[in-house]
Amino acid sequence: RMPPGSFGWPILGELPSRSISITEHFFNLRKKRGPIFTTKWGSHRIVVVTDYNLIKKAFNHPDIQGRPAFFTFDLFTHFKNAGVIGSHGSVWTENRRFMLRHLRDLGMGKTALEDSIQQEAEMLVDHLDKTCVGKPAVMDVFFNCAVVNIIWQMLASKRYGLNDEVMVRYCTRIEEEMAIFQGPMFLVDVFPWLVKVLPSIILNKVLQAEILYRNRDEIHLMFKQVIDDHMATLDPNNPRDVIDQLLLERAHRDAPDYLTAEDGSELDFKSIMGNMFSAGSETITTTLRWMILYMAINPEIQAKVHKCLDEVVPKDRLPSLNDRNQLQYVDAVLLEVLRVSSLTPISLLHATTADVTFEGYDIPKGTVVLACAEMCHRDPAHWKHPDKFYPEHFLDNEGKLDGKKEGFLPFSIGRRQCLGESLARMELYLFSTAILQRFTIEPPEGVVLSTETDPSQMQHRAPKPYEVVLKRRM
Ligand code: HEM
Repeated sequence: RMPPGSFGWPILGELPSRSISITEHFFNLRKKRGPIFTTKWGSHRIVVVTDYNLIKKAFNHPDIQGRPAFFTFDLFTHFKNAGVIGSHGSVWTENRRFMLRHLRDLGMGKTALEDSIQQEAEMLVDHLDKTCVGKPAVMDVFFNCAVVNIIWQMLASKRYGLNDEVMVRYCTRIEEEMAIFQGPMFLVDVFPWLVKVLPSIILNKVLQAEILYRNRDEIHLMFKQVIDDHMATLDPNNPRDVIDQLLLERAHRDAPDYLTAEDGSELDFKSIMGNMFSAGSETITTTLRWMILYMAINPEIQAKVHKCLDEVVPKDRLPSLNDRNQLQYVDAVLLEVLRVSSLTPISLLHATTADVTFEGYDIPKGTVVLACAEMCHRDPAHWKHPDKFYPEHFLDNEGKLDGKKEGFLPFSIGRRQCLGESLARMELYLFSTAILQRFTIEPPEGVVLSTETDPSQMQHRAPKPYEVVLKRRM
């Protein structure tokens, strides 16, 4: 009584082809099976949900809040239940609550963070001004550094220069990781028994697991040093950042599975820190790269953004949150970037933590539940021009912003909805407006830029490397 579908070939299941996008693959299956269906990838039974209202219902179901046991999910938590992104049960509830509370205290979505984001945005545009103006240039790792600095400041009251060796190495490691996660490592995720039977040389060298282990250990060592520094300088009456809050909470709590891994190490500290970095840096950086690409491809929309900015923001200061109400067209452009780029086309995978009855179907415990976010973003039932870059999708008849549209779920929905959504929206707005206030973005002469992507990117969709020309506006 599972939703209609097939388990495909023995052992293999119905693996998606890497030559078409995951959304196209599911779109083809939906034509035969309907809006909710079953498939199988290797050892994992998967229920695929393609309709916005069904996704909303599924992701609010209390027993569809687990995560599948994927090698790449669990690697950073040493295969234990820790942190927020990959955890479940009481560890997840407590850690999510903790993180939300302290991100809010630190000003997420409010004006308290604005200064530090503006400082990073200014540093970034100055850097672009010095190095990229007037010639074809790649929007490179400096974007990541500026964004990671925001997370560092919230977590550890630290920031680095854009050229800082530690920072550049850290950002390069994260990019490396994303590429490996989306490469052949997929095989280990879908056939977890491969870890036991593959010769370690294949696992380490061919599938590149050794790079993942090395990066994890290097990043965790960096975190450990920061935690140790904080322990040495903690003033309980004056917590400075998330790490201080974690230290204070740990001192006051008895729950054994909370904020300390079973072996008493700082695993959960490191997992929470790691989650903030992995969820909060590549996502923003890649969306900014998408924004730049869409602006270069749509000069008339970019000109409208420039006009709005020039009418509202004096040239001698950066755009601020106070201007936002008068810059609703700009916000609509950013929401449209999120829709058309569909950064996480299949959101993050959920799993059932008990046998579930859903929409009249039985879904056994341990089944993966997958939401096709991109299919909703391209559904003509929700969007007037699904395949076009059309900011008016997010404006009502009077030109006012309508950001809560049915069919829009870049940050997912329900109980595990992105925990950093307000921070993300604030960063995207402040970075994008700072860049667009200073520059006009154009394709290099004679080049036709494309938004085509590599179809094998399933979890995190980035544009193919491109160059643009920045022209100074002021
Ligand atoms: C453009 C930026 C971003 C996008 C598109 C995005 C998208 C998402 C999506 C699709 C999920 C999966 C939710 C689910 O499992 O149903 C998620 C989860 C999460 N995001 Fe974001 N995110 C962004 C930025 C951020 C930022 C800045 C942070 C904060 C530091 C953050 C922290 C998290 C965390 C901790 C989770 C896991 C939530 C949980 O498992 O309970 N994200 N995000």
